[in-house]
Amino acid sequence: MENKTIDLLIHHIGLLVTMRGKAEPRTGRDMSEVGAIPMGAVAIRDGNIFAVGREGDVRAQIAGMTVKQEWDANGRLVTPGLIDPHTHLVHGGSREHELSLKLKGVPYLEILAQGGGILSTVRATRAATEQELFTKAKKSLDRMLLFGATTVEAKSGYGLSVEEELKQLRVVKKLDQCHPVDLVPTFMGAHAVPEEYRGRSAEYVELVIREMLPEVKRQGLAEFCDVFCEHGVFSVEESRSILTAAREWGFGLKLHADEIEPMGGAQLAGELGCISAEHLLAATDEGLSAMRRAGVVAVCLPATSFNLGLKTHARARTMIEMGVPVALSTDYNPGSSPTESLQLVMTLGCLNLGMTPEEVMTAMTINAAHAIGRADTIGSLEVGKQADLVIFDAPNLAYLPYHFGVNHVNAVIKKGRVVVSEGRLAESG
Ligand SMILES: N=CN[C@@H](CCC(=O)O)C(=O)O
Ligand SMILES: [Zn+2]
Repeated sequence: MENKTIDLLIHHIGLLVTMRGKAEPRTGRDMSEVGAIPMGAVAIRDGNIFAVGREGDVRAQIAGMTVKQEWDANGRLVTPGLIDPHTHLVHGGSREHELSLKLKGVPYLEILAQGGGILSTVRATRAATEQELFTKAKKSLDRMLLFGATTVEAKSGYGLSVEEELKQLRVVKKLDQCHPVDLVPTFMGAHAVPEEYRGRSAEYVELVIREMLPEVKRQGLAEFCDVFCEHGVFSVEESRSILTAAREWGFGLKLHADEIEPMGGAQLAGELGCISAEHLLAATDEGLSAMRRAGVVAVCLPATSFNLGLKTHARARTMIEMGVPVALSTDYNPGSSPTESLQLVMTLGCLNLGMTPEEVMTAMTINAAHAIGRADTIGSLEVGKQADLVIFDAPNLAYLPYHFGVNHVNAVIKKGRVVVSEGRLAESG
């Protein structure tokens, strides 16, 4: 018999959360099924999971094989690598100056209408070199990894011209190539109407459709296309035309929908069969039903509603009860959510969205994988899947959102390699 090799055996796992099971996005009660196994182990070979389960069973399966490296989890909690399915990772500058406006009660869309908000970040991003954007985004990506993220979606949308959008997307590509975290690129030229097109949004929409989409496609720089469908930004009709064109070019579709005003964005996401719809604080029951029928994943962003000081939050409980699959994300961006911590989002998901720790974990692993079209390779610890996992210095899942404001990550394994050890980056990208 061939003596195969196990590259890494993680053993003495106190609680192993596998998320094994269904291939489809989890809905309803299935969001609480995390496939937890006490006293577990994971055997990794060639970057993939070779065996996973109770330690005794795993050891029996690999009996006779050579184990190159053993890793004692010391009774800790192990979960699939966390997945952040919605970020605005690459951008120039920061917006702490908006804090005082926010404290005075100036609304988010008002700051944007006055040329601040997203448009202020557009100015800073255009002024930055590609190298400067890379260096800044890499620092954030390192933080995301330290907090347990192993795959991150990253949008453009602070360039708002052909060249500047391409510049942002090239940074995403370069980071993906040299950083342990996998990046999933999304083109979001329709994030705001740039100042030079003020009052001429129809012309800007034409630019997005006629020039940006084909060029981004030609250069193979994005997998998804996203639009900020919101009052005073892009209307439902404009969003529909952009996403319809994007679909024709072969992009997967995403939509920032019903964040502030009930615009019919959720209905549009259902109508177009988007892979995900984001924010959704103001989504109506009708909109959520349209999403459920089309299997659109709701990506809820509780750090954003928290940071904007909103009194309302996305109706995650209603979504779960209705059968809409829910994912969670940081929405990391310099304005409405300047945080790289999915662990903070865990706490806000529980306390502000009313989700249980099990639902939160589902929303950051397998459902997040579905929101970015990666559920066949990541999001659960199952034989044959990529060996992306996190070792948390915690005794159980509830401990993570409960003990908030600190980082519980002890180690991170990405594609079978130890990339975070004792809470520090094991190697630099
Ligand atoms: N809402 C629109 N876009 C981002 C915020 C971008 C910004 O404020 O810079 C979001 O998803 O929250
Ligand atoms: Zn966003």
